[in-house]
Amino acid sequence: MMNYATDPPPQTPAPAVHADDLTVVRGSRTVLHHLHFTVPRGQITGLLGPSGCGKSTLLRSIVGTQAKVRGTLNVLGHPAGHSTLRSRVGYVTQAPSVYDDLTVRQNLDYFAAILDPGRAAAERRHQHVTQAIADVDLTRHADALAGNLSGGQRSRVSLAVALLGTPELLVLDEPTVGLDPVLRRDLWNLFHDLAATRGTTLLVSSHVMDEAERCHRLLLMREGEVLADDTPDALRNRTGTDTIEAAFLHLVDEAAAGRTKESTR
Ligand SMILES: Nc1ncnc2c1ncn2[C@@H]1O[C@H](COP(=O)(O)OP(=O)(O)OP(=O)(O)O)[C@@H](O)[C@H]1O
Repeated sequence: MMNYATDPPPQTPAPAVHADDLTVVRGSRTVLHHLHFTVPRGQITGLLGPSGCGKSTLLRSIVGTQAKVRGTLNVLGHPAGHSTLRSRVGYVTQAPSVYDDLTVRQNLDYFAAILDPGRAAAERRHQHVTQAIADVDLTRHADALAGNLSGGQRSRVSLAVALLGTPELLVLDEPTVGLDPVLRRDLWNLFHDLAATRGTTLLVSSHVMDEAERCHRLLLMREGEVLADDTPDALRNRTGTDTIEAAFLHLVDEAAAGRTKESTR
């Protein structure tokens, strides 16, 4: 018999990203092959793998800018690229997308006006812009022309733009490339702070294996395939290795041995 007095079970929110049999073709090449993985909410997931393995293609698919995506790819409970995700997902590409002839604040004012238009929102926009500039530690440079900033500072302007809408999911394509160790550390501290205090989900790609240690979870990729989807500790334990780099190499050898076995059957 139905018990109408019982509350419905609490709904667990959908994972930030869920991929099932995801395949992506670029030109005449299949770049991603039948991927299955999940990115949990509120954590930092590192997408690691060598140059050319398909990290950017996967990130572009998740934010909905990649063509020829087949299979299931859900983001915050909607198909990737769905219009309702526009303000809920922040994306920072490898090349900083800022206007060099505008100051840092003018760049952010411009993007804030697109996200939250109208005179009535002016005060709110001002607060969001000031907060985003402070988040990326550029307050002292707020009135500097973006064209006069260093490469690392310009990438932080891009990151500030992505932070403007307080996105639930932040997708960052190699955000620490070319940064000095102090800036890298500061950025990773910011990522952890966003996850801990705002519950933001971060998906961060890198080809530098030592950045793996800074992530809650890892997706290790090679040649368009996901070799592992686990925590750094579990990966080291499972492979009997001390570092993620050694774990990665172990998994590569394991996959190659598996392929050889298949082909000799
Ligand atoms: N327009 C294209 N047509 C065909 N193949 C492409 C195209 N763009 C990229 N590729 C190929 O897709 C593969 C994956 O590229 P992708 O940029 O996703 O890799 P990545 O892991 O992000 O590399 P990196 O770390 O160097 O940025 C590469 O082998 C690349 O040569």
